[in-house]
Amino acid sequence: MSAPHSPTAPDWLDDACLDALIDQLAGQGYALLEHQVPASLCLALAEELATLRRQQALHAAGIGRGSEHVLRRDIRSDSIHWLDRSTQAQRDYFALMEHLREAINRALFLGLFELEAHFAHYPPGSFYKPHLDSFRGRSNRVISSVLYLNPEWPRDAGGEMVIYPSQPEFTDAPGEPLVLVRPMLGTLVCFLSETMPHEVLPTRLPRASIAGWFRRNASLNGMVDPAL
Ligand SMILES: O=C(O)CCC(=O)C(=O)O
Ligand SMILES: [Fe+2]
Repeated sequence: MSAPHSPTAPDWLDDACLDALIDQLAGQGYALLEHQVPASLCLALAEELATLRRQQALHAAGIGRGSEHVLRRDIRSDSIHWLDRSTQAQRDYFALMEHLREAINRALFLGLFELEAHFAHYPPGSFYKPHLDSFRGRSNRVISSVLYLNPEWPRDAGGEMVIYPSQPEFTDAPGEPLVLVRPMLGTLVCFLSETMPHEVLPTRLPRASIAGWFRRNASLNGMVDPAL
């Protein structure tokens, strides 16, 4: 059993930390938080992902949404499982991200509406080539986030996430990296979904994470756009 964790504990994502996140997001298009998400929660989520793998409850990730969804193992080779709030750890993750959503909306008026999130497992040798998470006018993902769940990550393990400078139009050559993020337990990275190209470099070790997207409400005629 992991130690109890409560996402409302005052020393997690406190005001100073949220202010720093918002400054980074507004100033450079991405924000990096280290050691702010409780390790006990990350370990519980990591354990859950390991169980889902054993139960063969992960499926190969594709690209594109809806009818345009296709498997492209040459572009991304991870396996995923969408979170459904069915466990306490997932509900704690959503509570923590809700805290973030409210703070971002208060400061940046982005009108973030809800979060969709999936576990991701990158087996050794897997990667995700440079991409944008959302195309302007085609999707309503506004802020991307990734929470990493790997207790050990040796320097030579690869698997870093590379973020490139903001680009209004995506090209295959996104330029010089802005930052390389090691997928260490508890590291949380956020960036603008529509303009920041990013990639996952080939990993040498199994790599665990939760990718989440804050969406803008794209409701039409009173019908709320479904998350999936
Ligand atoms: O796992 C990561 O570091 C990034 C994953 C990603 O870019 C995605 O799922 O869209
Ligand atoms: Fe992405």
